[in-house]
Amino acid sequence: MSEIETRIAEMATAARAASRALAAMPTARKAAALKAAAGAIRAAAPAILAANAEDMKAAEARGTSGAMLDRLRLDDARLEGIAAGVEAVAALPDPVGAPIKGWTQPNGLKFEQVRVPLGVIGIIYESRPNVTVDAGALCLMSGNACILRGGSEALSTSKALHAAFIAGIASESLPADAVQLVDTSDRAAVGVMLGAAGLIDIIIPRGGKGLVARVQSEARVPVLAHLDGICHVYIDRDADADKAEAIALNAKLRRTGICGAAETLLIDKAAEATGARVVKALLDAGCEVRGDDAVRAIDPRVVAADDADWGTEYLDAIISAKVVDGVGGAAEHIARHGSAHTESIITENAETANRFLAGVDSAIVIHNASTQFADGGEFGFGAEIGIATGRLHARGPVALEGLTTYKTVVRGNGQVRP
Ligand SMILES: NC(=O)C1=CN([C@@H]2O[C@H](COP(=O)(O)OP(=O)(O)OC[C@H]3O[C@@H](n4cnc5c(N)ncnc54)[C@H](OP(=O)(O)O)[C@@H]3O)[C@@H](O)[C@H]2O)C=CC1
Ligand SMILES: N[C@@H](CCC(=O)OP(=O)(O)O)C(=O)O
Repeated sequence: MSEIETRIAEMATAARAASRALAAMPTARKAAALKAAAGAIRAAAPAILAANAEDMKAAEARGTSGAMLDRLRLDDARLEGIAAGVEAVAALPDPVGAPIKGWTQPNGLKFEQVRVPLGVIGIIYESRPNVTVDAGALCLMSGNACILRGGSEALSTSKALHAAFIAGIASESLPADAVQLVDTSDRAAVGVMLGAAGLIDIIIPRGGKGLVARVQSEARVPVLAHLDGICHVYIDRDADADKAEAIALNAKLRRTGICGAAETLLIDKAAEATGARVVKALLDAGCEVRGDDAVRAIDPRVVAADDADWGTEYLDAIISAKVVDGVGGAAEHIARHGSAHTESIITENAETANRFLAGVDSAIVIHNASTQFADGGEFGFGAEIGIATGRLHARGPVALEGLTTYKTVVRGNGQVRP
């Protein structure tokens, strides 16, 4: 066994023991531990911000882009948001033991399905420091132990946040092994986690194309994918032009670096005037538009899109744009090029909206609102692990319930099977 394999195996064994303790832990104890963790994060603010300044300096020296630096950066307000998020999770209903459904068979056997934790969760994520704490808090409250492998650019920040978090939970006598951090930027750790069948129950990869490729070729542990967001806004012939403009601009430009940012604008061929207005508004706002021939005819500032553009997640002020044949054409394009994350239709026609909402099989489908609502906080979940883009039990923003599975409790009074 390599050193890293040994290390991950040790971490997973300790996590398993912690997960057993957590699975049976009363809600009040978990909530108290999370409140203590929030306090410990606030108390450690100077050390956490100093660690973040180190990460930022190194990232700037490497020439990291503005959107990525923004994702990495912490300040007092963001740190307070992280601590408040932990308290918000502590106040949420405990999913463990919550009944899902119950029924009685003719022989008198009573069945009840109740939520149980997933067990030991491995999370591989990008360099957004809040994820270290959000994921730790959500896993703990849902009775799971976790092994966190964050982005290498944020390693110092993650270590400082993690140290404060576990000091907080340990002060309430919870096992520190409940939330462990892989403290190396060596990508070998990712490979070992993906192959740790039997040690880790489920892997949540949260990231883009590089991570996708590795997960697809190496994962032996079940995967709850949180992958790239090639999100679409479709402007229908019955769109309200004001809504279309406001929503498209927000979906693309509110924050270009997040996975819920729109990457492609689809324009109904019968929505020529509204489509032209939106394309011009995007260009005027400083967004590069890469269009097909029909979109290029709208404005000379539109540059030519090539085939690769339809599958590209720019995470920048760039959008691809294409004219399609109605809602059917939009659904077809999304099925071919999307990543099953989030898609929005702009229309005043309820029937067309319903065709889109039913016909597009992405984790989140939206009518007349921005794709940037793809977020656990915006869904009312308190926080999120991320947006699940796969086909397992949880899709879209994953929070407490998404981190559980269920078991069936059967109550009899002596029945035997004939
Ligand atoms: N669906 C969702 O919830 C979310 C999706 N995303 C997506 O994440 C992407 C942006 O983040 P970005 O930083 O580029 O994500 P990356 O996929 O580059 O990195 C994410 C994590 O995966 C690791 N990783 C990436 N490639 C490999 C590899 N080949 N082998 C081992 N480990 C690897 C990184 O490690 P290292 O630090 O070593 O690079 C990092 O820990 C976008 O595509 C965005 O849509 C982002 C947030 C949420
Ligand atoms: N869902 C969250 C952000 C998730 C996300 O995309 O993060 P990242 O790609 O790390 O910037 C939000 O909408 O704010």
